[in-house]
Amino acid sequence: MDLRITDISFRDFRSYESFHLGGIGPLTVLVGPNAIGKTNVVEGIQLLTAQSSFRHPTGVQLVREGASLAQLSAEASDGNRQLTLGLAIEAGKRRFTLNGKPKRAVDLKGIIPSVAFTPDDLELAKGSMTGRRNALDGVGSQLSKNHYLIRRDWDKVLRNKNALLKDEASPLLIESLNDMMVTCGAQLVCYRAALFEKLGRAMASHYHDITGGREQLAARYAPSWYEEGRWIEPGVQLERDKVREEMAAALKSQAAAERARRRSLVGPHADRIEFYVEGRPVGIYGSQGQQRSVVLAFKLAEVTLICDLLGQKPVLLLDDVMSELDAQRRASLVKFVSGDIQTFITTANLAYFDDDVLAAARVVRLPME
Ligand SMILES: Nc1ncnc2c1ncn2[C@@H]1O[C@H](COP(=O)(O)OP(=O)(O)OP(=O)(O)O)[C@@H](O)[C@H]1O
Repeated sequence: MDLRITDISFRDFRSYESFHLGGIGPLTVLVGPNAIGKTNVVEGIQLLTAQSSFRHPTGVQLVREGASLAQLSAEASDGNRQLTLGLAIEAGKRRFTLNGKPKRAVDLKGIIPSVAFTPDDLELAKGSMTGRRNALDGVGSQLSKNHYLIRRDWDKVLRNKNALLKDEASPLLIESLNDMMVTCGAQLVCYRAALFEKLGRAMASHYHDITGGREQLAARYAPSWYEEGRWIEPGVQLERDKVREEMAAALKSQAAAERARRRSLVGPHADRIEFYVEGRPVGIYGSQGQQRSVVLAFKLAEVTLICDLLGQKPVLLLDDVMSELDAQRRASLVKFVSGDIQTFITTANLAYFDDDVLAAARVVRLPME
C-alpha cells in the first residue's frame, strides 16, 4: 500500500492558531466561505509533502501574524510504516524534519509527493513560457533530486551572469561564466527533454480521454537555441555532449547580442514549451475549454508519471478548481480521483459535486467547531 496522510496539524501557520485534522481518508472535501482558510490547509499539506508552495511565499508570510514560529506536521502510514513529516518556520527560515530528525528539503523529495491544481494553473496553457518551464521543473524536482539541484544551480549561475551583463562587465569576465552555464544548462535541458517526452505522451493520452477521443494534443519542447518552429522530435533522446556543443556555440554567437541587451539570451530560462491542439498552439488559437483540458491533462499526466516513476501515489490537492471546470471536465477529474489517489479538495460550494462523490468523501466544514 502507498503512504497516505492520516493526520495533519498546524500551529501558528497562516490564519491558524491551531488546526488539527485526524483520521484522514482517501477523499477530503474542505468547504467554507471565502477567506476562511481552505487554501491555507492545502498549502500546508503541499509544504509538508512537496517542500514548496504554489503561492511561493516568504517564510514570514507563512507564520501567523503576531506569532514568531509556525509548526506543521503530517502523519502518514502505509499500513506497516508510520512516519511524521515536520516543518518549522521561524525568522524566515524553514526547517524540515522526518520522524523528528532534521532533514534538507532535497532529502524529503518523493517520500510523499503531491500534485497541486489551483486556478493559477489555468495560465499554463495560455500564460508565459516561464510558467510552463517552472511547472515542468516542478514535476522534475519531485521525480528526481538531481533535477531539483541542477535547476537550483542553473538559477544561481544565471543570476550571476545577468548581474555581470547588467553591470556591463568586461566580455572576458562574462565569458568566464559560460563554461558553468554550459555544464548546468545542458544538463537541465537533457533532464527536461527526457521528462517532457514522458509527460507529453501521458498528456496526449489524458487529453484524448478528456475529449472523448475527439481531439488530439501534441506537447512540444525546444531548447532556446532552436530556431522558431523547430522542436525536439518525438521519440528522440538528446545526447548531453551534443547539447553541450550546441549550447556553447549559441552562447558564442549570441555573446554580442547578450551584451547589447544586457541579459542572458541562451539557456534553459529561454527554452520553449508549446501545446498544440488539432495542430494549432492552444494558447493562441484554443478555446477556453480546450485550454482547460490541456491544463487538466498536464496535471493528470503529472500524477501518472509520479505513480509510474516513483512507485508511490502522490497526494492530489485541488484548490478551488471545480468551479473553473465544466461538468465534463469535472467528471474526468472525479473519475481519476476515484482511482485511489488520496485527494484534498477545497470549495466554497458543494453544488459542484455529484452525490456519489460526496457520499465517498469526508466533508470538513471550515471553520471547524
Ligand atoms: N500569515 C498570516 N497570518 C494571519 N492570517 C493570514 C496569514 N496569511 C494569510 N492569512 C489569512 O488567511 C486568509 C486566507 O485564507 P485562504 O487563502 O486559505 O482562504 P480560502 O478559504 O481558500 O478563501 P477563498 O475561498 O476565497 O479562496 C485571509 O483572511 C488572510 O488574511
